[in-house]
Amino acid sequence: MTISADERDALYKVIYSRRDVRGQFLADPVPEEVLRRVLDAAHHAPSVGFMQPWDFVVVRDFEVRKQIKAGFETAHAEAAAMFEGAKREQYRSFKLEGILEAPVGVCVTCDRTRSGEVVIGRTANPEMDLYSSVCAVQNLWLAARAENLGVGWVSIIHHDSVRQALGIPEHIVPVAWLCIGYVSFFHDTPELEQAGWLPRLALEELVHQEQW
Ligand SMILES: Cc1cc2c(cc1C)N(C[C@H](O)[C@H](O)[C@H](O)COP(=O)(O)O)c1[nH]c(=O)[nH]c(=O)c1N2
Repeated sequence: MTISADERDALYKVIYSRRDVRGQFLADPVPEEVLRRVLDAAHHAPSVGFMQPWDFVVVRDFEVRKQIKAGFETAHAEAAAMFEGAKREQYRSFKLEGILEAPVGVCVTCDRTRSGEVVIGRTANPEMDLYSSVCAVQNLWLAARAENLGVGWVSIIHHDSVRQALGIPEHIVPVAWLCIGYVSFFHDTPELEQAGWLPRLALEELVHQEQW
């Protein structure tokens, strides 16, 4: 199957206009069939040894999301204490989650025991299952953008507090909490770039020819 030039351009448009959304969520409900398309895109991510280590916990319940938010607040306060002086104040000024504003939360997990002890491609590097679940997150993020849905990844939370709120077993790793919903607008560039936290690095500095 060949990808046409228009289809190629559409993919790049999705890639470059995808943003991490924290503050522009609308309360509009996300239709089940749209969410299913996005989750199915995630489920078609590559995975080491075709392990498909992911599960998706879909959370609409406000009370459960309040528990997730409380877990964020704890980890967020710990994080603020790790920065010094002006950086701490700037960190505190950032909005870094939309847990209660986005109508849907999805927890993407990794079952490190799925498909047995020895997995093709994971023998030398056991963390490859976690990378696979991250591939699912990226697929989800891009598919959501193609559906004009915003996604925000919240990682400022301890795994155990996510496990507790969602009843996730001990051996499952909660890889990502994703806030999902329609948005009033998408920023053109990353918010941390706009805030002067960090610039986008030049590709030329990152591409090495033949040797590091
Ligand atoms: C693994 C991981 C974890 C997080 C993030 C991303 C990724 C990949 N990002 C989003 C991150 O800040 C954002 O992707 C970059 O700033 C670049 O912006 P765009 O995604 O291009 O808008 C993120 N953002 C946020 O507000 N709270 C968070 O806890 C996290 N955690």
